[in-house]
Amino acid sequence: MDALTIAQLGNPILRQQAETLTPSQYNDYAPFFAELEKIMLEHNGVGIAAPQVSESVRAFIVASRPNPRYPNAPMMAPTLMLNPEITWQSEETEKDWEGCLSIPGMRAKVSRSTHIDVRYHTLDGEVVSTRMEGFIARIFQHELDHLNGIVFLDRAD
Ligand SMILES: O=C(O)C[C@@H](Cc1ccccc1)[C@H](O)SCc1ccccc1
Ligand SMILES: [Zn+2]
Repeated sequence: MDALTIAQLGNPILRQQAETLTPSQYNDYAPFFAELEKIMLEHNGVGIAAPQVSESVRAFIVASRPNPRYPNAPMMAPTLMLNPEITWQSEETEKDWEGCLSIPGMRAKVSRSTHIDVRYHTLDGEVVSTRMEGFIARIFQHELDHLNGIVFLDRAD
């Protein structure tokens, strides 16, 4: 597999509805997911979605860690989430800054639910259901938008 590149806004792939992955595909995609995490870390991302490297499948990585804009963001191991869904989201929302690897140099304030219940599959086919809040919930919502052809500027207040 040659080096992945990050699709920039204007690339139609960022506006597509990504395809659901079937469990039989999970292992075929394992090398791709390793590359996806690498390119995210190379770009100091706290998340990245497969469509951003022109692979229109329903998978992303959430990798919160303290950073200049969110110095007290929680530290979490980069987590690959397959066929992710939000099963409940709080009415309560919070506006805060976001950026996007596909829209370099832009930052905007976006309202996101402060608490969400999510469900996703892991590479070994387990189903995880958990609650997220704060910055991690924000990243999840940002990445899920990418799977539905939405970028954060569409939601900027
Ligand atoms: O394009 C992406 O999906 C990666 C995003 C992840 C993100 C989601 C929500 C809020 C901020 C970022 C970023 O480009 S990763 C770079 C970054 C990191 C911390 C704060 C702002 C931007
Ligand atoms: Zn993004």
